[in-house]
Amino acid sequence: MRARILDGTKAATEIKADLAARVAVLAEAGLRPGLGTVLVGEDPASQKYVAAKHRDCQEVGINSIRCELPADITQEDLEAELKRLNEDPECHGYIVQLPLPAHLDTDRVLELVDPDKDADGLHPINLGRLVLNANRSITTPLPCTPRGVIDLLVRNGVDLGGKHVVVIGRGVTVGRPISLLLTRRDVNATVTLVHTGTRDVAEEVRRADVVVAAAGVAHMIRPDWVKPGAAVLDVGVSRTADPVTGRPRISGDVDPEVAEVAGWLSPNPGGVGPMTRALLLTNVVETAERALASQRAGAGDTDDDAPAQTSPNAQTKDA
Ligand SMILES: Nc1nc(=O)c2c([nH]1)NC[C@@H]1CN(c3ccc(C(=O)N[C@@H](CCC(=O)O)C(=O)O)cc3)C=[N+]21
Repeated sequence: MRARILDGTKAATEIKADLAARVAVLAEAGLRPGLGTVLVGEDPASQKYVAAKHRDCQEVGINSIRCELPADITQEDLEAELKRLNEDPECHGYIVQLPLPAHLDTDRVLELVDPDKDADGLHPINLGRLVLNANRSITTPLPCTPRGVIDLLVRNGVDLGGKHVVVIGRGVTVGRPISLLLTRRDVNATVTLVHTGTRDVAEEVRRADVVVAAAGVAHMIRPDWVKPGAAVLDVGVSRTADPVTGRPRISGDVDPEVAEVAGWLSPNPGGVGPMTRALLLTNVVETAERALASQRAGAGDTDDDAPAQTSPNAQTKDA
């Protein structure tokens, strides 16, 4: 058997087309959503990622606000830059591209982002709301990669209700938040979160209907670890050398041979990466839609034309 492909590039194209239509509606109301990016230093990978985000913005009609700052910027000057973005009415959401140079206090910087402008959905307040399930009453940004993984499955008709999902990696951007999203009532999966302290990772993975590999260890998921027919999502990114040419390349967490066993497989690249970017844009458009709804409510209008949110951001009746 050969796994069917969970094509993230195709799904991201569909999401961007939907967003472009929503941006056009906002434009008629005189509102242009804006995404800010804060890039410190000249790391080539970060430069490439940020450039891709701005290309996405252009495709969808979102205004790009670029802040490029020197690698030796002081904590104080970087904080002033964030304050400016927090106050800029044209900026509906922004990200601080990670990693930051070692002399900067990353946690402190990330806490300074206005939680309402947190396009990554990784601010402590928003992660706290995710834990508390408070975002069923207060709509807030959700983490992009976890949302992208779930959306990619849903779009391909892979149902998660009652399924056993094994998440590999307890990182703050993927493993931990996706476990919270997957166990919400609107998704209803059962989650095992494995990590470097797990006694037998292979044995846990063998029981999975869905595997979310976010360890950052090249090709660690072997074909004999995967239950035949399982869906496997390759989130990991490692830089390795091509065994033949020696050229640097990007490898995922999943051994290519897994395609012979799995029922569904997200490629890397072309899987979760483009979805992360599409959900970043989604967070910004949703923030702009909320801004418009509250403007109208403030003007004595009702806000019952506020957009309905789709799963996994859907509002649940209970926790
Ligand atoms: N504040 C912050 N937010 C992030 O979301 C964030 C970050 N910092 N720092 C770095 C990581 C990495 N990341 C990627 C997103 C998309 C692709 C992506 O679209 N990749 C393409 C291929 C890109 C290529 O050609 O290398 C793909 O998978 O098909 C990759 C990597 C977001 N990150």
